[in-house]
Amino acid sequence: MQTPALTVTGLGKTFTMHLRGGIQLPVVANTRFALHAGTCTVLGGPSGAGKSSVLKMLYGNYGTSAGRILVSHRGREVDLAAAGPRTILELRRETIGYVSQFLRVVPRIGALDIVAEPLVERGADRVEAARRAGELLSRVNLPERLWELPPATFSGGEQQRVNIARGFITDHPILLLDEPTASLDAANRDVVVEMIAEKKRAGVALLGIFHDTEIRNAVADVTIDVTGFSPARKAA
Ligand SMILES: Nc1ncnc2c1ncn2[C@@H]1O[C@H](COP(=O)(O)OP(=O)(O)OP(=O)(O)O)[C@@H](O)[C@H]1O
Repeated sequence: MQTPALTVTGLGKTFTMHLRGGIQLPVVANTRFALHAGTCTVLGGPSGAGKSSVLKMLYGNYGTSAGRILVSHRGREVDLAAAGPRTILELRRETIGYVSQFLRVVPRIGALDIVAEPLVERGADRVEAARRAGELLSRVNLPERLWELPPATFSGGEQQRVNIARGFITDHPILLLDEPTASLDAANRDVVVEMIAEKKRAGVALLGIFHDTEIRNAVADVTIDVTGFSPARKAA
């Protein structure tokens, strides 16, 4: 069998509330799963179960309290849980993409440039990057009259579509999706479902959080219920 794109073993997260006398808040313990090329894995479980915390650890946004996150990177396995900031940046540049819930709006930069930026940063030709960005913005039905405008004044759904176009423009072998469809209408949700299917066909290993059951059912090959990694359950 093919080596997983990413393997999580014994992963745990406990938040320490420094402003509350150092109270310890265990969120997940002994989390284990693997992500495979061409597969979309979905994190399930009720609100507060720890889905976002797991996703953020996999992108290096949150530190880990225990365990390993082995990422297949440049032909070898790198433990992201033990990696320093430079390695994490390298993993983000080449191996792990992330689509957050909200667009980080940069003042005065137009939507097309925001979408093209990840390709330009990776050395792509500006004209080609802009062409790809335009293709993706058309795909997510953002009217062309908005392309040159900074998205600060866009509606929530329009901003989210710019964010999705930006997150999908690169060819990272692993793609993390943190509720990318929360404020979309039905037609655009279908577009995103199709874009996820294309990533799968291209061999990308996806991991996502989707609160919408219909989308979850449409994209998930594997569902992992995070309550299975609850520290209380472990202690019981
Ligand atoms: N930065 C943080 N500091 C302290 N506690 C946190 C932090 N981030 C998350 N938590 C806590 O960890 C627990 C899990 O939160 P998380 O956001 O991972 O859950 P979730 O399953 O993604 O929830 P939802 O479906 O509501 O988004 C919650 O009790 C939350 O309060």
